[in-house]
Amino acid sequence: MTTVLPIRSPAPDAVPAAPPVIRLESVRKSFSLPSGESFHAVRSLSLDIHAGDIFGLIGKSGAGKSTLLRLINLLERPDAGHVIVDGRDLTKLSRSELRDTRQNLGMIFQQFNLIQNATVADNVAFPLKIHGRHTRAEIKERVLECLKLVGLESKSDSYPAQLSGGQKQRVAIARALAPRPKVLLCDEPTSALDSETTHELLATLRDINQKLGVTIVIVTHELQVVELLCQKVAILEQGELVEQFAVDGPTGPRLTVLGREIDALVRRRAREAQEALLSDPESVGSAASHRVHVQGVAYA
Ligand SMILES: Nc1ncnc2c1ncn2[C@@H]1O[C@H](COP(=O)(O)OP(=O)(O)OP(=O)(O)O)[C@@H](O)[C@H]1O
Repeated sequence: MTTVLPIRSPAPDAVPAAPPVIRLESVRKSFSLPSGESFHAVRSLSLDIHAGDIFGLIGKSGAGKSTLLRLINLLERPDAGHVIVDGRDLTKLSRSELRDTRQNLGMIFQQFNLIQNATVADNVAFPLKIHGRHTRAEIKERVLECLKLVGLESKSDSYPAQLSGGQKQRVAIARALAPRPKVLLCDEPTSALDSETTHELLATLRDINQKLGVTIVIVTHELQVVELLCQKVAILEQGELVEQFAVDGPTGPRLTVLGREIDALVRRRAREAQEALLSDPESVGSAASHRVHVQGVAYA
């Protein structure tokens, strides 16, 4: 059966600005090349991301998107600048403080990074076990909760090799959510997935953001991911932030080609929703005309 889910909510009116859950202050990151030269992957970049946002980072290959994402949880340590998460400057924390704070920052990757010889349940339990603060019963209960969130409770005893790509990514999401993070960092989570599975996964991420209030930061090179999922987007070029705007706000004028392309997609989708509303009001119900609907959502 085809389910039709609203994936984008209208921007709430006049919500007071919350303090940023992530603040990057003049962060820089260079890498040493074999030639001995330095490559500037991120150049003095500042950015605020607010609690509850779904924030896209987009740009051409090599623009520095993944490096920027990895600076947020200090998988890459900045050469300069500050990374402030939930009011704490991560660059100033001891190793054990950083380990604790990272519980607040779940992460998923393009290639899923699951433990192949562990079951789905054991993969999801992993971050809880290494932290060592939970009883077996608590871990079992939390694993089940997280698998339910992503619609995979029936796959608890399966191994990653027995799952589809979309299912593997949902196990990775469940694992990332197990320690109850405030933020989920997503590095190209749909790049290895086909279009239909991408839509399903975006609906899952949207659901998690709405149900749990988890802030999502997503690196992607797919414009439709930004258009379908993100509330805000930052566009990177050669390690610099060249433009940012609210995807669900008013369109244009934009500074970049990517910005204009995102606007064009948003306008096209709004037009299609309007046409659908006019031709068959029942099918859209009372939903705002600019809501985006995703077809074929069926977990597991
Ligand atoms: N560990 C590293 N050592 C040397 N160079 C690196 C390292 N990590 C990234 N780079 C370089 O930094 C630049 C930015 O890389 P990054 O992966 O952040 O870009 P990206 O925008 O995510 O690109 P893509 O979309 O292709 O993944 C690239 O030129 C990359 O080769």
